[in-house]
Amino acid sequence: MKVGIVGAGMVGSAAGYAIALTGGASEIVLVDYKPALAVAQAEDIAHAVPFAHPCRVLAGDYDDLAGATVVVLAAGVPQKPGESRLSLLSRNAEVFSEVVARVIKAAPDALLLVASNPVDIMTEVALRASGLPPERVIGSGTILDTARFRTLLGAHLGIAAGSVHAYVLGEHGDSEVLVWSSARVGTETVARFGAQLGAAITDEVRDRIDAGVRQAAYRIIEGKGATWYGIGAGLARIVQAVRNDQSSVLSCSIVTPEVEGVQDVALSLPRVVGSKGVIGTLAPDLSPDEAAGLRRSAEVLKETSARLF
Ligand SMILES: NC(=O)C1=CN([C@@H]2O[C@H](COP(=O)(O)OP(=O)(O)OC[C@H]3O[C@@H](n4cnc5c(N)ncnc54)[C@H](O)[C@@H]3O)[C@@H](O)[C@H]2O)C=CC1
Ligand SMILES: CC(=O)C(=O)O
Repeated sequence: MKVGIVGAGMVGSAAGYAIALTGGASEIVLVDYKPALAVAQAEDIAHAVPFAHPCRVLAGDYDDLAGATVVVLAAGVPQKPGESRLSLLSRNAEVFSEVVARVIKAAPDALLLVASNPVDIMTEVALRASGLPPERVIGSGTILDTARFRTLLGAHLGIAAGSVHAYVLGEHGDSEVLVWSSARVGTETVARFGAQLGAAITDEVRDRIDAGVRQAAYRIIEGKGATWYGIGAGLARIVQAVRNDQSSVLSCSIVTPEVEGVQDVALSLPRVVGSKGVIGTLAPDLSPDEAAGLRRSAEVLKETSARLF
């Protein structure tokens, strides 16, 4: 399977690296408006391939995306320390107005996988600019926040993050909703599991984990200027679900007809992802507070996108 990546900066290159290491593609093409950067990233990633799965890693122009099954969109500007994701909107929407048209011209059958922030609104921008159906324009959404939630819960409970079933829904951003009410380990709620193992989920623990997830990007950007490994792996996970037609349940973003009374909004819900893109959406069972939080998140995104459309 051929995967294109537009934007060969930190996120695009981390995605390429993760896709190569996980066997997510037989060919990866990196495109950037700084061609020398794309060439250097492709060469560097290619040197990891002998340690992993066979894969050709190349730099190219838009024409070289022809035949791609998935094109990752990671072009644009990242946040500066303290800056919110939503503040990037006008600059990245301008970048997408050029990039999406060129991708669709070269690879009309590709599924678009959006990473650029604010990722939910950029998913809507890509949907409108591409003319593709919503299930084929997927934003990474809260796949990263869900991973952060599982990491912190796993560390608190003393179990593998992969054994925690818990989701972050809504905006990939400040208004996101950590769904504690259905968070589980095996057959147990995390509260019962924690109580059994002497790792109680107290209000203090919940607040610490909530802040740990919600503030993660701000903290990492303060420390190293940007985030890239987590999202690179999250993008590779979505590519794997498409490549292997896995019907995996992943929290990711597509434009959705109705969420908690808000119409036509892109945000994350648990989605079933396979070779055709998003083939199903789960209606999560939320507590009243979580449902209100999801509605607020949908409203924030709707109000922000109304500035563009
Ligand atoms: N969805 C998520 O969970 C995450 C999203 N991001 C977002 O991903 C985006 C990229 O972040 P980084 O890779 O750190 O930034 P970066 O600055 O390292 O890379 C962006 C790349 O886009 C390229 N670019 C800009 N305009 C372009 C155009 N018109 N055509 C082609 N290429 C163009 C630049 O040359 C640069 O190489 C940002 O919007 C950032 O906020 C970052 C981390 C997590
Ligand atoms: C930058 C960003 O969106 C993140 O790391 O969550």
